[in-house]
Amino acid sequence: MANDFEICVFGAGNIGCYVGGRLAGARAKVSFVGRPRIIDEIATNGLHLTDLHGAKVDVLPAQVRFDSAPNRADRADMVLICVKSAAVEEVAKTLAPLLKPGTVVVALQNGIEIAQPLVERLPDCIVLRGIVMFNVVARGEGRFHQASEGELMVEENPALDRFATVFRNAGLPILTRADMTPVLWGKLMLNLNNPINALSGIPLKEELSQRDYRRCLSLAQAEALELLKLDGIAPTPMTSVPYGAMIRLLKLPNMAFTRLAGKVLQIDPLARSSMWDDLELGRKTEIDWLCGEVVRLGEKLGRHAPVNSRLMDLIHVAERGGRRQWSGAELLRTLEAAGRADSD
Ligand SMILES: NC(=O)C1=CN([C@@H]2O[C@H](COP(=O)(O)OP(=O)(O)OC[C@H]3O[C@@H](n4cnc5c(N)ncnc54)[C@H](OP(=O)(O)O)[C@@H]3O)[C@@H](O)[C@H]2O)C=CC1
Ligand SMILES: CC(C)(CO)C(=O)C(=O)O
Repeated sequence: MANDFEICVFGAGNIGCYVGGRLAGARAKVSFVGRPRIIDEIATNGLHLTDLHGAKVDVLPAQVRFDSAPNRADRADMVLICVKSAAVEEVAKTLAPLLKPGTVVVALQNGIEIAQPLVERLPDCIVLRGIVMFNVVARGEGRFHQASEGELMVEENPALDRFATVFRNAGLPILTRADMTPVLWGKLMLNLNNPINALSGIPLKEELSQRDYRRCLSLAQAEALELLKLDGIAPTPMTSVPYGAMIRLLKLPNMAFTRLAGKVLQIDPLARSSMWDDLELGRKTEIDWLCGEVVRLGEKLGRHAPVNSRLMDLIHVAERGGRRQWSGAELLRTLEAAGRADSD
């Protein structure tokens, strides 16, 4: 039986098309708000969704509604915000006059304070913070592939109950947590690899298979973890390994790392971070919401975060057109030098 609610995906990109398409495949009524280029792509091809466990969901163009105008959100019972962080403020403004009171709005961005504009501008809605733990790769012609393990995790709220079955049937069960702060920081710790992956220019699996890139990630995570400890936050691990141990594991030689933390490498060989996607398409990245959060936490605590500051600088240079491919050894040298310069 079809459900009596409508879910609007606002921002039909990698995450939006994958999550919304899987929901449509489970017979949810789904509408998408997206750019004309993606609307054309889906109108021509439909949606074809796959995951690393062999799931295959095909959605015909007629099964969903795609729009470039935001108005369709006015009849939604749930809105999944799937735009990049930089667009959230604008989307909050757009949605404010449109949404019905009581609409459940789930912010799925990477970052910490990202849902704040939605909370402020949508006071009659139920705004919940969420994370997507898995990676999605766009393969063109309406094909989107879930390329790594993981779930959706959303702030606990009884308003989610109505939607739980359809997410479960779609193969995307929502895990809930009462306190999202450690969860958001846990995801951000993982996302500290986004700039490293984007600067490496190579897929995630290949990058994480190289010790020097892993040592870069270990430096960035260790810096963040120390600040979080000072602030009394224990970031929720996104794998079975807590971050303290992960920071040590990342530094191990390749063979030992593969033996002890091989699960981390269970990623599709073509998957790359969403920050690589942004640089590739010449868009502004989410660096200010990732490493930037670590730097701001440091400022709040009267501390420096030289490794994360350096990663921010390198990504800003790449955004301004100075993009180049960094080897693991080069990147490690520059991050270690930033750390040393700060302690001198
Ligand atoms: N990709 C991934 O694997 C993962 C991503 N995430 C997070 O999920 C969030 C979404 O990422 P992702 O799906 O990769 O992003 P994408 O850039 O692929 O998708 C966002 C889409 O929304 C569009 N958009 C922006 N503003 C509007 C608007 N006002 N109206 C209509 N469409 C709009 C964008 O178009 P345009 O580019 O033209 O602005 C783009 O097509 C990010 O915060 C990301 O960090 C989390 C886990 C994994
Ligand atoms: C899933 C993960 C960690 C993959 O890098 C991601 O969040 C991203 O690409 O933004």
